[in-house]
Amino acid sequence: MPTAIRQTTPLIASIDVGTTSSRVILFDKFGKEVAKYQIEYSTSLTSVREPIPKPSNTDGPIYSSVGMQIKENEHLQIEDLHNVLKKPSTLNYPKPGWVECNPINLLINVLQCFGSTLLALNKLNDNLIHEDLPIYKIASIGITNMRETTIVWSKKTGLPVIPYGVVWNDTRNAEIINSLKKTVPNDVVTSIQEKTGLPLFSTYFSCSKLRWLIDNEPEVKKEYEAGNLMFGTVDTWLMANLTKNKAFVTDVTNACRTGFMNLDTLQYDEELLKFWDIDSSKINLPEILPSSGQFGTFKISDTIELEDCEYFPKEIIDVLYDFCRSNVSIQGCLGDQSASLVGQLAYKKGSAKCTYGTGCFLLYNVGTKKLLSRHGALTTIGYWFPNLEPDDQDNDFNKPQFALEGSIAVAGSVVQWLRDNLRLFPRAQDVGPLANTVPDSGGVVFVPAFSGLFAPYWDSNARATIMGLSQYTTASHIARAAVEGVCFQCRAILNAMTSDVFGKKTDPKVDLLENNVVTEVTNASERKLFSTLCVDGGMSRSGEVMQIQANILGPRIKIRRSPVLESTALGAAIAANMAGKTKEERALWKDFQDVKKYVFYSGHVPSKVMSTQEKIQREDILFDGHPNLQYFKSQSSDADRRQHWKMWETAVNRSKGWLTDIDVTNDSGTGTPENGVE
Ligand SMILES: Nc1ncnc2c1ncn2[C@@H]1O[C@H](COP(=O)(O)OP(=O)(O)O)[C@@H](O)[C@H]1O
Ligand SMILES: O=P(O)(O)OC[C@H](O)CO
Repeated sequence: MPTAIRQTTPLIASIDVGTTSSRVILFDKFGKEVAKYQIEYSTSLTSVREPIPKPSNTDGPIYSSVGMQIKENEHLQIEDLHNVLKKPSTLNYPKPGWVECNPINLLINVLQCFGSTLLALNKLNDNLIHEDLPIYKIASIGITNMRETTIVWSKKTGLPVIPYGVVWNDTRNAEIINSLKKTVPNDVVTSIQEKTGLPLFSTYFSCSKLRWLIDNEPEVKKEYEAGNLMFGTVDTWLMANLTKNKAFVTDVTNACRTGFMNLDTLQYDEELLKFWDIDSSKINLPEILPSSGQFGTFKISDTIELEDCEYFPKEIIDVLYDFCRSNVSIQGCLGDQSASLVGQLAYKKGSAKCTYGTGCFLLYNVGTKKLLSRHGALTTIGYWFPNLEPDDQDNDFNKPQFALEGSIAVAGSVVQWLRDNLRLFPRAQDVGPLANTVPDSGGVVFVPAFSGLFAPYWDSNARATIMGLSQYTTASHIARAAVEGVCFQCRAILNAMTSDVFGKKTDPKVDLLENNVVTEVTNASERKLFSTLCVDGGMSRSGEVMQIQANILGPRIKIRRSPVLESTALGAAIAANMAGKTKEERALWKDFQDVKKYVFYSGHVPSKVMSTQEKIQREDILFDGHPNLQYFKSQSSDADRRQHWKMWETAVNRSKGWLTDIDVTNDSGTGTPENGVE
């Protein structure tokens, strides 16, 4: 008897590899997480951590859009380090300022998460078959990742040449940057900045990390000289290993963070490679592609033998190999900050988002024309979905979309530092309540410049300082000052971007968030950026932290916490979806409007002109379906806020140039900001 063809409900699988955790989420059309598995990485400091209390089971169940209970399909695992010798930790801090990740572990974690979500999916499908309902089927896969992190592997073996990747916030390359500062003429600095959109004198980007590896790791140099060195960021490493080494590719949003890509041509630039003394005939660079399209078919490479790896129970191996046979394509790839821009639906020119993960990154969509910052923001690529159609207002969504970016190196990582190094509390979510036990920081200012200062200050010689300590200071004051240190930097970035958007030179001493000058912006969408800040990421889960942020920003800006908790992962799923050549070929959503309709408004169609009643109804749908959605407004007095800001600016100035000032071989002066700042 022929088997009846069973109806299916499409899902998109999103692989999200952050700095401190990996997760795989299966999204349905409503943006609901049908299954999810997350692994928080162990670090070389994990052993000093107190055991994590088990999550409470008191929360109610979560149901998917088709009424299935999905709570049990959501799982957070803390990487098991019982056997440290066999499996080293994923993140390591071997020396001050050095941050390394283990590329093989990244891959193992992703496969563990993927296999576990597939198992959960199979269970769900068994129930659906039993109920004679359509079963779930993964239509495509999207990948999103921490950016800039540099991994090198061998063309011959596919294995990492050294057992670590250099993470984006690692500062081992500071010497390279310091010596460039002394030798590179200003016109070259400007020309490189115009091509890449990035400040030259920063340890942040892949170019100086690759240079360091070739200069300091003999094995890397040997492979490079032999033409055998493969260079990639985390997306490229994963993509190669999840397509059985068929794809050696990256996307524009990742490539533009290497320092080798020209923002105008969207290709590697010979002059940039030459500047870093990288011979393009020796190095193997991944092909740069749009963020949405056919990257390859999901197949597991031989880099790790699943059968020999004790981390994979047989049922996970079976389900992974089984999935490989279904030939599902990887169709989306975005750097994580670009992905959350898309996932927050900030796809139109004039919209912005701020993600508080390990670092904090504010992206402001400037549309299809590259805009260079004169006030310390970066120019980056938001997304490039070539198959999308322009909308009825002629927005060319099929062209590369540019963004201004304010990058803060330390956000959630200062919370981890308080937790793991100072052992102030056992869990990240304890920081908000602890900070909230005091009404203010008691005069303490914490500049969390563990990796130097990024935007808008750009000073890799700055180091973290805690100022204003007194006998009165308690752990609560320090926790509050740490959180404030992140929030103050966000305010500094908003100030810088406001200046860029004005397009005219403004006095850097004028605090634009405190002055009426903001109302001079005539374009309504631009004004909107500076009235609402859409936030997401781990640290934004804390209502206390977001209230502190609102108080620091003041009454001009309110904060809107995204209705979707996992905006980054959702962004990668949207990228994979938009690879369909026509609206009909897109598995979940026809276009951005359709994403908004289903993910935010549960399928409720907006009429062209909505009555007040309809608007209220629609808002009710939004709030009912999304308990995470919340607005935060400033409760600070003008006098307090201005006083705090002054304290912050004073403390920042004292932390700048610390490494230069204490260097006896260098008497050339104190921490002058490096570039990109007026
Ligand atoms: N409730 C919370 N309050 C404050 N910080 C938090 C909370 N939950 C997570 N974090 C912080 O957020 C970070 C993780 O956020 P996430 O968005 O997953 O980051 P990443 O993508 O960089 O791994 C961690 O550094 C953690 O310290
Ligand atoms: O790990 P996150 O989410 O803080 O993101 C890291 C960034 O991509 C670094 O540029």
